[in-house]
Amino acid sequence: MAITHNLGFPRIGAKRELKFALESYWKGQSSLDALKAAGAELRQQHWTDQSQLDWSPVGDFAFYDQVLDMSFTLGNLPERVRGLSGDSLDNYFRIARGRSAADETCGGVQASEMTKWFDTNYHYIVPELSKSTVFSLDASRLIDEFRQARRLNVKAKPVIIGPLTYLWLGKTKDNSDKLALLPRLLPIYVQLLAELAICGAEWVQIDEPILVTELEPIWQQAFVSTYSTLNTNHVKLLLATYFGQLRENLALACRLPVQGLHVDAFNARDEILDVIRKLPVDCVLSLGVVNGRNIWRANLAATLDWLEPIHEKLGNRLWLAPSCSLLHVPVDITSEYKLDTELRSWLSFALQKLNELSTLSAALNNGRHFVERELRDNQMAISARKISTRVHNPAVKEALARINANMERRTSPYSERTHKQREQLQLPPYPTTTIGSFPQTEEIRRARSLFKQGELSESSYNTAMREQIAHSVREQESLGLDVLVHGEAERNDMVEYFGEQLEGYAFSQFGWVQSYGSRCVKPPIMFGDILRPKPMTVKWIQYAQSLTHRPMKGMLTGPVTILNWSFVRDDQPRTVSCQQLALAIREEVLDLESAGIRVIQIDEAALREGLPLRKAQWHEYLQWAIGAFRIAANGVRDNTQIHTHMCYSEFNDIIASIADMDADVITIETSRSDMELLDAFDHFNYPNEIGPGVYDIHSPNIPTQEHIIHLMQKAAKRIPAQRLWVNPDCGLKTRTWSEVIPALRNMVAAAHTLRSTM
Ligand SMILES: CN1c2c(nc(N)[nH]c2=O)NC[C@@H]1CNc1ccc(C(=O)N[C@@H](CCC(=O)N[C@@H](CCC(=O)N[C@@H](CCC(=O)O)C(=O)O)C(=O)O)C(=O)O)cc1
Ligand SMILES: N[C@@H](CCS)C(=O)O
Ligand SMILES: [Zn+2]
Repeated sequence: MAITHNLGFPRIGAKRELKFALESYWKGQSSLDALKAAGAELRQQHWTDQSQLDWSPVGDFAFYDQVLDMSFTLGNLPERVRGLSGDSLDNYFRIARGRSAADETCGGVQASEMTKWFDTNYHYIVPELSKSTVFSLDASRLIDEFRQARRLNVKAKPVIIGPLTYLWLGKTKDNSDKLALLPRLLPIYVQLLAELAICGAEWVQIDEPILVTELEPIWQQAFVSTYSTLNTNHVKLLLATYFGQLRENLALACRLPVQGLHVDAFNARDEILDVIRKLPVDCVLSLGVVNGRNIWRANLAATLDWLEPIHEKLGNRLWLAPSCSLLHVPVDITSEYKLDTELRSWLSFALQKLNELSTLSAALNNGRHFVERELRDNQMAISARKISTRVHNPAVKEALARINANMERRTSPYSERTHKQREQLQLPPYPTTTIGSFPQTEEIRRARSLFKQGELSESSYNTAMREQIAHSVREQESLGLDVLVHGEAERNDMVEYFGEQLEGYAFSQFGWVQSYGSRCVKPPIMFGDILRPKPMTVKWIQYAQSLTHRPMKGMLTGPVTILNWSFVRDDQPRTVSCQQLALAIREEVLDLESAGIRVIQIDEAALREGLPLRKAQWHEYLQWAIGAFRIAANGVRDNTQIHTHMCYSEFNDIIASIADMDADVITIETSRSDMELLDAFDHFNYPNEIGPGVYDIHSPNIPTQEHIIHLMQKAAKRIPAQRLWVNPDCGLKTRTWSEVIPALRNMVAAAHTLRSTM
């Protein structure tokens, strides 16, 4: 009997119920009890949704983030929030979101750092560690949720983050050795497992995804000692790895003293026979056979061809699951009634992936004839997609074949271009600018929502958006910014917006995926060859430019970021998809230039997060990713200034590739690291211009002029002042105008002071 289970379910809710409950509580419009009740209701719904499985996850629900939940379970809270008033959930939100000094209950509290979860577009709250960190168990959340599941007769499998992955994800400010904390951490895990056992847990899923990364020997050794300590017979442990191949960690993972091992059989299928050979004969093997990271329907017949002999060999020891938690896919394709039926038949969201698992297990346990109809249906959809003319466009393939090295090169080097650009733009030293978006107010979103529902005409919507653009231009002029932006009011999202306008892309109505906290994205679905039927941004930027004499930045998302934040094709290499996107963006860049736009920003916020988890594969990725950016950006004349922007980045290890992009200006996130990230640019002698972000846009706190000057002076010690720009860390779409105006006022004033001291 093959057993089915799930590693984690999307917690935001099919209609983003959690988002609305959270935001209502944060705005003071509903009570904590109401929020907790909404959480309980969602958990119940999600267990109902998974009721066909043999085991369902518990503890995968989080009000903000599962890593922050684990920090609470382990009693690892930053000192600055200890002893503050209110419910522990309030403290949890303080760490996640920070609190401005105006908050009467606690004064200002700085949020913890947030960074991306492995190579996904999900962001977690980074555990803060130091050599004096102590841990203490608070199992209450897990136990309460486990009891809730048991009351509902759910066969519940608690899910926790393993101790080594937890430490690996954490950051030490004092540069101390994180592994030195292990002896203090392990007793807490032992206690936690014991408490879960007392409550009746039979299996606990313990996630150690770092096993798919290159680990130093000391971390590999720590796995052996850690799992010997955790192997206490309290509960059975299912060690879960995902997001890639185990490679050199395969033998290690197979010999750890656990009762079950989950491996990503979608991305590491060719390793599975080796895993079976190496795994002890009494150990459960959970195969992640359905891709938890993408939305294509699984090829069930092909999967069964491969699985049947394995099932014959393993029998009851074989478990089936998605490759990873389903956190990274939307909930239900059947809600997408606006997608045509053909396209819909190619897709599988979380609920459909669970159905696929059930069909696979039924076929293994009872024979394929038992699920004949499901298998036939599946085969028809798979075959139709393979030969569909909607997928393949000969014109795009021809354009791809015409790509040549010249398309990637600017006419002159930066040292020559810069003079032409300075002459054309006439900017002061320390020019000020912003990253692109201004607040996406409720008014803007409501207008778009009404437009999409057909309750607002296209011309009224366009007028409303133009008014917003005009408003943001007026504000920027009165603040005295030097290079203006149109504010991106018309964009739902910096990637989805482009997906909506490109042929070869489909977009969903409810395909929300959590990005962080209550914030979600709806990744567009790349299903066919990419073509730009008409200009996508030109009329908005032209309109914005018509309102001001100052330079208006054209604002685009780059090919690598569009690719990395989309659901991409699985029937051609990512490189090919990326080149198709690059050609589309290149056409847009050239159209903006022809329309008289002198500065064009091409955001590559996700360039770094697309890096493979293993360093050995970085070079290959960077080669094609940077190549795609260069195709998109470098067709312009010397006097057109190309900007790029990146956030959530560490630059040391990819600085040569960043320089190779050859953007005239790069704006980056640096303020949270006190400009230390600039060291990479300094050591490398980065030749072009840089705008190191001077304030953290994720926080409502208003930066002072003094603080900005202090940061820029630090920057000027590393980069010559003539090549520095002054700007925030990232776009301002999540902030309010009441936060943006004083912050930018201080930023502009700081730039004036800096100029006067040159
Ligand atoms: C820079 N970041 C981005 C990432 N990935 C992207 N694809 N895009 C990014 O910008 N990854 C890394 C970071 C993550 N950061 C963020 C920041 C902010 C958000 C965010 O604010 N998301 C919004 C949803 C945005 C959106 O698509 N909005 C739509 C739909 C609005 C809507 O829900 N309308 C309601 C009605 C509302 C009303 O007032 O009546 C409806 O239609 O029902 C739009 O603007 O049209 C969020 O709210 O979560 C995400 C990632
Ligand atoms: N231009 C985008 C970049 C975000 S990374 C914005 O300002 O929101
Ligand atoms: Zn950004």
